[in-house]
Amino acid sequence: MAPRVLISDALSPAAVQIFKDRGIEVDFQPALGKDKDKLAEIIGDYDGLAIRSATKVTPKILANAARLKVVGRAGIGVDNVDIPAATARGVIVMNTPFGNSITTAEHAIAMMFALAREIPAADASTQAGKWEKNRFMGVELTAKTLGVIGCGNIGSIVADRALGLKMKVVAYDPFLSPERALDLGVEKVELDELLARADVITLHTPLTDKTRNVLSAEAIAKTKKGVRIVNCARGGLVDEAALAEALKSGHVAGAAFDVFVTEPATENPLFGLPGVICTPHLGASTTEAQENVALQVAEQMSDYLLRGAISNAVNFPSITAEEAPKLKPFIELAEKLGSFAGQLTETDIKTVRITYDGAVAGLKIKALTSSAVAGLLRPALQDVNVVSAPSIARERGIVIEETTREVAGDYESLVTLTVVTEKMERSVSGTVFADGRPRIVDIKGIKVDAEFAPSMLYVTNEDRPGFVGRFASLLGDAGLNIATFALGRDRQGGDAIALVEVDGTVPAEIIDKVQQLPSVKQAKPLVF
Ligand SMILES: NC(=O)C1=CN([C@@H]2O[C@H](COP(=O)(O)OP(=O)(O)OC[C@H]3O[C@@H](n4cnc5c(N)ncnc54)[C@H](O)[C@@H]3O)[C@@H](O)[C@H]2O)C=CC1
Ligand SMILES: O=C(O)CCC(=O)C(=O)O
Repeated sequence: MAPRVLISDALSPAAVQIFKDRGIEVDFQPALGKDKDKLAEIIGDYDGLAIRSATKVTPKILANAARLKVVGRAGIGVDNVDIPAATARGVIVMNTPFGNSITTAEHAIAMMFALAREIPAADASTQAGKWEKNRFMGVELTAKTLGVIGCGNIGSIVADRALGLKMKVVAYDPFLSPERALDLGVEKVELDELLARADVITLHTPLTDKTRNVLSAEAIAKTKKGVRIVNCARGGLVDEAALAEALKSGHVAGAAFDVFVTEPATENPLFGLPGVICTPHLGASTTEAQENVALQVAEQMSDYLLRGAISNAVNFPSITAEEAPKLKPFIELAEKLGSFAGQLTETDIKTVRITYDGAVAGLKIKALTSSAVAGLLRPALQDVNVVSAPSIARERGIVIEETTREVAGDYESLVTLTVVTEKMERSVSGTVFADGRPRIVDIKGIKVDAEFAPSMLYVTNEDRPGFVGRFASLLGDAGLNIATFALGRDRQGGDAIALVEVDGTVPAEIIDKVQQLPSVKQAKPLVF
């Protein structure tokens, strides 16, 4: 069945065509994002949800989204998506981190000019027939200092454009390296210095606990008298009430805001104040940017739904379309090794150690580790997948350790999963042969060679004559056909293991009878 995608915001129709061309069924309902009840009602029918900022992907929406595999944000900020809730439900969340950066930077520059020359007020006055030539006295931007708070993709484009305007640019961004600052031609400074020196301040950080109210009343008080402030990033970076006071007192000469604490902003402390210019979150609204992000999100979502390739996911490592087929058999191996260990582990898991030896060490092991942990947790928690597994494991206090060793041993690639509980430590290793099928090759240090099969029996016993005959007769008498039989032992007369593929399910009373056979220590049914 072809995957189905719902577009619930006003994306460029270019996205619809991409989905169709890629063989994906698509429903374009651009107003649905505003109707959360209707969205909750129908989301269960879709594998993908493509959004801008109007759709709120809440835990309630996700709870109804049984089929949903991916949310694609045609844009940058994913603050309208509950990422932990999506991750916990195994839904990939991806954005398009660059498609609208230039457009948004241009909006910030436009806002800066609009502030410097009071263009909106002058326009309104002129069109009202007032011709107030003496009312509007602007400021020149050349040689003024622009303070950029957050010098990432958009902040650095703004800095570049401002340098082109012959402004001096100072930047506050704890993650901006001195080399990058030098490359950009900006002066990296601490926040207080930026506040003291800037004639215009522009914000370009995400909204986080650290950046909320970065321009607080206290910070605004440290700015130069007559400063102008531009916010085209996120509402909440500036304390709106404090800014309103500073505008009224004349300390701040102007503020141009595209984003607000509450959106849609129909009321706001800044509205109507002198020197305030507002736009309704238009930063990304150009034909070019909207085509870019719509095309990109549709391609990314299609690649994931059809080929398992992941790019720009905020809750999972990237996997390219070239890597996906190479990873696939190892993802299956890791998941099955995890499942094997999970089905045998009855007590609380403390640590999961995964070692990648040989060629597999060069692959995207994060995805493999997530698969192994998903397989491990699934016997206990049905509702876990490769996306949600690491966060669920963390919540349960399970420590995940990964080791890579490029030197191969007996196998070109070997994956070893070790589970540590309070009572024991158990390792299981597997590989993928040239046929692409995963195999289990070592259990607790005992060599075996078995493929994973839908129904298996795992038996540990003392290595004594008679076990295999008695075991086979017991299953035969119960009408159970043995499909494959793999044996291993640590030494003659020592510990032995049997991994047996059976046609059909083994009833519980037969497991009990196997358990009672002489020399058997443990008998456990396994399903893969
Ligand atoms: N108005 C609009 O329509 C649009 C708004 N945006 C928003 O613009 C903002 C910036 O986007 P990008 O440049 O693409 O993001 P980015 O991730 O490339 O850059 C953000 C920068 O903020 C810096 N940063 C993080 N914490 C900081 C802190 N505590 N203090 C100072 N700097 C800090 C980071 O180091 C990074 O360099 C985001 O909030 C995004 O959602 C993006 C597109 C359109
Ligand atoms: O889609 C939009 O119009 C908003 C863009 C935005 O805020 C973002 O990409 O972070």
